[in-house]
Amino acid sequence: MTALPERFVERMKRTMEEEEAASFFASYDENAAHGLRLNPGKISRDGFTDRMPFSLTPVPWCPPGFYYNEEDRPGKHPYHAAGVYYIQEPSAMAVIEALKPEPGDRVLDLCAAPGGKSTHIAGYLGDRGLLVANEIHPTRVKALSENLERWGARNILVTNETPDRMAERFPAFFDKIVVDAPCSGEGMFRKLPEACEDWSEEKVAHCASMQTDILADAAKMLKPGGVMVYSTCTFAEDENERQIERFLAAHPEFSLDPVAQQEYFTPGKLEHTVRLWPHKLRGEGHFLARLRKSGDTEALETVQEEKVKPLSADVRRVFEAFCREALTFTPEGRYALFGDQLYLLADGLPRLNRLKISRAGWHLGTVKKGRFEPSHAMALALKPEEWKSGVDFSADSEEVLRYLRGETLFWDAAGKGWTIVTVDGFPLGWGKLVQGQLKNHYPKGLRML
Ligand SMILES: C[S@@+](CC[C@H](N)C(=O)[O-])C[C@H]1O[C@@H](n2cnc3c(N)ncnc32)[C@H](O)[C@@H]1O
Repeated sequence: MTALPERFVERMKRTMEEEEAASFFASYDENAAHGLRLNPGKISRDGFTDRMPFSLTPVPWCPPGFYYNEEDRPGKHPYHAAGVYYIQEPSAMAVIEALKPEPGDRVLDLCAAPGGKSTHIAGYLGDRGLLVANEIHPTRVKALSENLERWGARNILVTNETPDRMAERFPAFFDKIVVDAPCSGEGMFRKLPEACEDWSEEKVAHCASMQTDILADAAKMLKPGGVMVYSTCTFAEDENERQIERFLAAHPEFSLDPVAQQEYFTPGKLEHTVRLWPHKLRGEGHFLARLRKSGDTEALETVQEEKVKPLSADVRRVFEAFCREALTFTPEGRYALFGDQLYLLADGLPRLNRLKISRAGWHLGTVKKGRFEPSHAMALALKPEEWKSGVDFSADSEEVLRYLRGETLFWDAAGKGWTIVTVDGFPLGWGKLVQGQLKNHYPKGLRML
């Protein structure tokens, strides 16, 4: 059993019925459930259950979500490197199911790293709309970018800003916002026992005050008629129901909407909010509230579009030559060159000047010395009909492991030039065929040791 902080135990006993508390504390003797969520941009639900080599059972409140057995270790499988699924705690999957993004929406994930909610949103948007994924911590934003890259998300903007700077730049801009707030993490004590050492009553109070500020900034960025989901992985009422009560009192233009799939959850102590309790479902502790801003979503356009300089004739020539060689199409839209890095910007992207950007859109590659070198992000976002030359390895082959380790592979095929390397048809990265060798372009930082 996890050694829970004494003051936490006292508070939970004070706020729960005796029988309920006994069953709540008994849940700490059980193992945490493990979950993964399929990538609808890469595989259908039926295809997924047929093809995955793991034993999977559905997470009832999340159609793309499944429980897996820990011993299957899906995080080590080549399909993980290909972004076919994302490993996510099953209760955390309820958050974006409650937000329900739709293709074409502009969605903000304000506290986004490492990207569980962002990849879930990107799956629902598909190639239409815009996901702005923001993370305040510079080291965590790197993991967020990498996870969105592996997912194959194209229409994204990844920023590394504070919520108040974001609010200045995006007034009434988003159709949907998720605030998956930094919190005291009580709901993670079973899964991450080290979280117990970090906990204190002062931390609960500090998180509550931080959440009040974050929510106030998020409210400014939502369009009238828009929807915002607030979530935490803690049990403290001050960070949950009381937080939302304070928010509603300060923001009369907001009201609570019922949370979808609520039949699987427990009502919170504020009407329409829900709790996910570890003794009542297979997952860790969570709180969810779905808030709606009054008004009409078709309102004002508040932000100027990013103005981009057309690419120089030289850059366009080398990029188009690459597309003719390696792809069946030339990506359409607004290109932007940042230094020597070429991006395709998402539609409706606002002005980016003076924002700290980690990724401005779909990173296509690097233009250097009159040549174009495609990026890992381009490979992972390509669909099977979009590349010309591909080398496929099966998931249980020695070659796939050698590719992921960064080794050069020998190849007797006659082809030459840029080629996509796939595992059972899912892109893993680039290779270059040169005189019977497959030169490895799997990024050094991602290689398996
Ligand atoms: C619960 S985690 C987010 C998890 C993420 N949504 C996911 O699903 O992978 C909360 C995030 O808020 C960030 N954060 C911490 N302090 C913050 C602040 N003052 N404003 C905004 N975000 C903050 C943390 O760095 C952390 O990445």
